[in-house]
Amino acid sequence: MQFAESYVAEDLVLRTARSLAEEVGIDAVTTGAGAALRLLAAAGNARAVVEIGTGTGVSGVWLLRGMRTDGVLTTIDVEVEHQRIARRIFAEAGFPAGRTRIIAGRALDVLPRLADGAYDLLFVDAEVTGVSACVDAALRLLRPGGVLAVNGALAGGRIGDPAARDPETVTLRETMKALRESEDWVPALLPVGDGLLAAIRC
Ligand SMILES: C[S@@+](CC[C@H](N)C(=O)[O-])C[C@H]1O[C@@H](n2cnc3c(N)ncnc32)[C@H](O)[C@@H]1O
Repeated sequence: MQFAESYVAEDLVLRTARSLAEEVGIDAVTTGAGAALRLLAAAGNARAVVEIGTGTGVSGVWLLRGMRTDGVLTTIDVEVEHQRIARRIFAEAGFPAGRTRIIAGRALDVLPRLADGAYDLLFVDAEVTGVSACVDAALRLLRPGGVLAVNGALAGGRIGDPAARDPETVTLRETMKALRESEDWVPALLPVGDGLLAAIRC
């Protein structure tokens, strides 16, 4: 709903990051999803956050604004050019370089290098094919009570359509079903943006 999406407004830095995302051809999180990420980070008093899919920094700024002021956002992306823009956006948003750890690489190559149980929140916003492996990694990386968030969980509205059998939708559907049935997670699907799956690690 448009009102919910724009209930919390974006400032100039976020609008700039968003227009740069359009220029490089990627979808940033919507304003509503960004506000929900900030809320999740603030609710968990998050100090250590992992983001998969830096993009131009829209979601990163929202997360940093919800985290503790001494918190560090570890953000991963395969595209160095996207991260170059995000680095500039984080600085423009007033975050010193020490608040971010920007790692270039494929998520599934980088995640094994991160410490077990050391993170308060893990946000996934990259290619859908890797989402199941990212959820597996989240179980290892998050502390008990930590939060997993996955963007795009409604798959453009296809998730609830049984006739939609394209590989991305099927992968998302199976991953979400496994999460719902697992005793390791307490999940909820938030209808902001293209769907934000949020789950607490038990
Ligand atoms: C939808 S954009 C992220 C947008 C960003 N979260 C935001 O809201 O500003 C997806 C990003 O994931 C990156 N990406 C795609 N596959 C990846 C992978 N396997 N590992 C890491 N990053 C990946 C892309 O380069 C792109 O920058």
